[in-house]
Amino acid sequence: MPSISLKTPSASYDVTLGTSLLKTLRQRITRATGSRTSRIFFVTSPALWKLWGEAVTESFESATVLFLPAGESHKRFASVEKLLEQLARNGADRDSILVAFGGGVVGDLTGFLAAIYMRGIRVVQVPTTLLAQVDSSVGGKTGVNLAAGKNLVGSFHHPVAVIADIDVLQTLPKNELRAGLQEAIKSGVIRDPKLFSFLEKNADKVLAGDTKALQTVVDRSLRVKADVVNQDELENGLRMILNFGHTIGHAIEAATKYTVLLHGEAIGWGMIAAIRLAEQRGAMSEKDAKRVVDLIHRYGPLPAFKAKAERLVELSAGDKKNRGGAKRFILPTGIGTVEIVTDVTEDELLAATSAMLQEMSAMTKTKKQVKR
Ligand SMILES: NC(=O)c1ccc[n+]([C@@H]2O[C@H](COP(=O)([O-])OP(=O)(O)OC[C@H]3O[C@@H](n4cnc5c(N)ncnc54)[C@H](O)[C@@H]3O)[C@@H](O)[C@H]2O)c1
Ligand SMILES: O=C(O)C(=O)C[C@@H](O)[C@H](O)[C@H](O)COP(=O)(O)O
Ligand SMILES: [Zn+2]
Repeated sequence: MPSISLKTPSASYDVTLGTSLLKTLRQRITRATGSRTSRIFFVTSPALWKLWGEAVTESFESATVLFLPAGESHKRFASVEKLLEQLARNGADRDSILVAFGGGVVGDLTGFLAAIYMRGIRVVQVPTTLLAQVDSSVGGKTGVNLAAGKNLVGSFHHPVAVIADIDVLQTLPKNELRAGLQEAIKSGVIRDPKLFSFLEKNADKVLAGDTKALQTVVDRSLRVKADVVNQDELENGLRMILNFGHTIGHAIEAATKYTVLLHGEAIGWGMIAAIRLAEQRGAMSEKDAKRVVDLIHRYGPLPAFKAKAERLVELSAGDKKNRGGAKRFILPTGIGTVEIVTDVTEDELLAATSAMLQEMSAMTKTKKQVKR
């Protein structure tokens, strides 16, 4: 498969996607970073490193490994400070390279370390979850969460290379795989009807972890992301469409203190809320809405959570897409097309969010739902 290129005003890099890439990781990193590299620092989480550390470091003469405990609750400033101190103590300089080896949490946080350590050093993203491969490793959004809201602190800091090896997904827990697939559904809905149909027709293969099927999903999702980021690096317009499902999804994550749902699962519910809003407004047909909601559940189950519609709407007021008091919302208008609207009223949003919560509670009653 040809590699995917990112070209923005501030960065230019390739995404290499394939199998057996870890074996040649050192050469790939050297090719991308050149001779100016002094030291390589891996940032990863302990359990993941136990699984893949040996395979990764086989070709490295020396690399320092720094650990971030797994989980969204560690994507916080406290972790940033600890890791910055470790970088300094271990002699990281401006020619050091950080390698984010992990999912989106490791990727976002390591990207942020690279953005601010010594006012900016280079980072290579080696995504190991499906979510990180289809979405978070590319595009340069880095940062951490605040109690007040998701990703409220961060920086745009692109990697110098992204190396995505499908083989590492073999050890990914199934719920993590399904959560990542929600972001792939997002990519299909906003811009790629063929990806959407592929996910519909090949659900069994994809969920069984079939390498070829997963590679198609990652490839098509990444092309959506790269195409959007290449046109609007800093999210002044078009890039907002990558946030479909995230207005309410992020509110769910904050309302549940980042501990109940995986990011992709929260986005699944957030997409359902956005679809109900689109339907209420007549922007999306009942038939298309059903196709999307069915696909979200096909790649579920989305776990149930406890939060009031009013609280979710309240939290969504702090969404980064909002400017000057105007709420921006990404609404699907079909499979593969979305619109950015600015006139959603609080009542409409409340109605759509309540509809989503009612669906969740109906599913819990019929035991089609798992509780967390
Ligand atoms: N920057 C962006 O553009 C962007 C895009 C989407 C999501 N995100 C962020 O990404 C984060 C979610 O990322 P995620 O879903 O990858 O979760 P995650 O990073 O928490 O990883 C999920 C879990 O899987 C484990 N793991 C990772 N790879 C594994 C493997 N190959 N085998 C076994 N276990 C493995 C991790 O250690 C972790 O416990 C959220 O913070 C979200 O906000 C960022
Ligand atoms: O890359 C983007 O742009 C996205 O919105 C991708 C999202 O999937 C991702 O969750 C992102 O981190 C959300 O960014 P935020 O700016 O809304 O915090
Ligand atoms: Zn996301």
